[in-house]
Amino acid sequence: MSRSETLFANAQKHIPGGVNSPVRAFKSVGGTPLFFKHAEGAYVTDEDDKRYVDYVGSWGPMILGHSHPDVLDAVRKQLVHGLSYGAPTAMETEMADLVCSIVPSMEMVRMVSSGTEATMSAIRLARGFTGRDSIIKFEGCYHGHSDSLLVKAGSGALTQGVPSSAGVPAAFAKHTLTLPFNDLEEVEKMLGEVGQEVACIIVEPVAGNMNCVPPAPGFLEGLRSLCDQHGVVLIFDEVMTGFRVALGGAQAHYGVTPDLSTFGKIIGGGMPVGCFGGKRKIMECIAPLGPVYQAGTLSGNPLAMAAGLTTLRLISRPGFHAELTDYTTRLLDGLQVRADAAGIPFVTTQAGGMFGLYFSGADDIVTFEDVMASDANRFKRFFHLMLEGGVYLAPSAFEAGFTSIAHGETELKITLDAAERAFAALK
Ligand SMILES: Cc1ncc(COP(=O)(O)O)c(C=O)c1O
Ligand SMILES: NCC(=O)CCC(=O)O
Repeated sequence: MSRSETLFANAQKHIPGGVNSPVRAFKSVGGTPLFFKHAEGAYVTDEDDKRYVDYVGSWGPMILGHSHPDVLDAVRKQLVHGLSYGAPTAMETEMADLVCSIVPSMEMVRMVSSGTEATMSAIRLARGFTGRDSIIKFEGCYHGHSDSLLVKAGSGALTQGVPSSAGVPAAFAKHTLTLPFNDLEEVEKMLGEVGQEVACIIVEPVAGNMNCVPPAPGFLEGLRSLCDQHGVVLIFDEVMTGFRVALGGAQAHYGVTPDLSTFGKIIGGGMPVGCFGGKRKIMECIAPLGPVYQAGTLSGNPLAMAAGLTTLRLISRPGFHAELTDYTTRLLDGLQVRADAAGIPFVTTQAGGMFGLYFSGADDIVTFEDVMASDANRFKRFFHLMLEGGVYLAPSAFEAGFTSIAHGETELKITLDAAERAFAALK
């Protein structure tokens, strides 16, 4: 038995499924989850001392690559001053100021400890602000695991085949209206019927939890104008896209301004962080200023602020995102050429430093149905062949891939060589 196999067997005794988050289980691809003990730059090392080029990046945060020395130094420097105070710190203001300067739609910011908390709080705020109960989300989009948002959700929920979770009271779920992603007509129809009851539309501006589906031209713009028309709060869930598809996130990349945004992952540089924010007049409804309650013992945690601030500063250098995007494009072009040469139907999607891989003969991937029509079984075989070749992809056909600035020529070659062998073996 490998060490990962032994560790996984032991883990299952006291941890449900042996994992602390379902996406880590290899349930849909089969086999044993790898247990990691080290990560540096573009690589993760497992307990059996095998090194992999990593395209998961802790599910998004590690845009600088793992263990960036400046980020580790910042955390070390803070460490000697204490782990948490439960009182304000100067760094929290620095973080709020920096986020507002990078993302102009953010006029006020509240820090939390996860993406789930960010989206959960943002929809409560939208409900408190509008006095309306219903929310609109899109099928296959994942916004964390709060009750209202686990209806027709993506990510692990979709991977495990239970997109609507047990344990969510029907009385909650009935307020979540779910529509097809990239279908503006359906949104228009729904708002025409019940617009007065809808507090917010929450959307992943690039859907990254059903593989990777960029917005169709006009979709985000259309949501913006429909929200204006019906007095609905537009929330961009940028937990995944924020600071990744462009420094200013998807809202900068696509030029559409939401009322509220949620961030996570990169903003914590690998520590547990999220935030939500946006228009001042909405954010002023939050306690202690207003009547919408929201709180957190560890919110704005000093170690997390140190890691997050350092990460945001490093990725703010001119050219960073162009470089990240360029690597990603070269990776996808290289994969396409090799799949074509092997005669494997294959298509990719990209938004800056995030990407999708599909075993599909479709020209493009635009809808949830396009995603579901791709060959998940073929992905499963590809996933394991890539592992053998030293490349770690997300263990699901329904997750976006992530590159980091530490990925360079060497990693590109390892990945494309592994893919060439994998495509040949798939024939
Ligand atoms: C778009 C999006 N929103 C929200 C979340 C929830 O974040 P977290 O896992 O930090 O709770 C995630 C990922 O998990 C996500 O991808
Ligand atoms: N796309 C999947 C995630 O971003 C979340 C990771 C997790 O739930 O562990």
